[in-house]
Amino acid sequence: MLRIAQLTKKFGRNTAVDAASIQVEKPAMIGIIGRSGAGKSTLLRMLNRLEDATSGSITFEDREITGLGGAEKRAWQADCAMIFQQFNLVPRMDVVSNVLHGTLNRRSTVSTLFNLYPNEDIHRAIDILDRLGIAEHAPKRAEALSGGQQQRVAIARALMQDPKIILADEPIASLDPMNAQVVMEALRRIHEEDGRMVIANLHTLDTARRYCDRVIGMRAGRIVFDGTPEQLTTDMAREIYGADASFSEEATSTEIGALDRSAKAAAVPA
Ligand SMILES: Nc1ncnc2c1ncn2[C@@H]1O[C@H](COP(=O)(O)OP(=O)(O)OP(=O)(O)O)[C@@H](O)[C@H]1O
Repeated sequence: MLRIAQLTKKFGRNTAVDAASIQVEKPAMIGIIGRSGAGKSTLLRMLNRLEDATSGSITFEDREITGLGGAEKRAWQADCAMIFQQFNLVPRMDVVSNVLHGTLNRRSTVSTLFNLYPNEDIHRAIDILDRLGIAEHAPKRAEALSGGQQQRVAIARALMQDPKIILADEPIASLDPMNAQVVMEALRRIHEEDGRMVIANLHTLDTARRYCDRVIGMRAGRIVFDGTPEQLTTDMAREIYGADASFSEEATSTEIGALDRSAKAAAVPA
């Protein structure tokens, strides 16, 4: 259903993504891992056309995406909603209005200007918030919520677009371990219950292992691993992160248990 072929992005002389090819035959939950600067964000941004590819192609359900313009491009961007590390909510606006922003691209300028939302959209927004366990916060300002709650509002806003794909760029990088878990569980449920494809850039290996069916490893713009969490050996992880033998997965972990273990290990004198 999704085919990315030889996708390349150059910024001047720097090749951020270098001939990346990925095929996805059915909706899956995919984690993209790699160190900072590996090209993960650029790949996602090309996928939803926030960034134009230098060369290569993206096809979704047999439609070429790289050449879309105008209304067709906007329709594609609604089909693949993006979630960001910093949530990108309007802080002073209430939660439900933030979620309703997800419908902006299909509303007229007048109704947008005057914040006129159809009743059915308001009910749907509250249902989605309820599903994500945060309906009671609907009237509050977004800025009054915790990071994990704000990220769930951002997920609700994405769901309001009824997207086929959810692209999440480091969705838990600003969250503490407990909130990170809640957000990853929400994304996993959306994948399992709705059959939506989720592609998430993740900076921690254990999160990718735990929640994803498939893991893609990037290094210096290239895809150097594409397989199941079971196929991702520690040696392969070292290769992806360009690390030496001292590399420890727990050091990149956000899990509460792993953090405890790593703290204990650090406390033991050598
Ligand atoms: N708009 C831009 N202009 C110039 N160079 C860019 C731009 N965006 C990204 N790059 C460069 O492209 C390369 C890949 O960056 P990218 O942000 O995709 O990596 P990443 O794996 O997502 O890293 P991080 O986890 O730090 O966000 C880096 O060398 C970066 O400096």
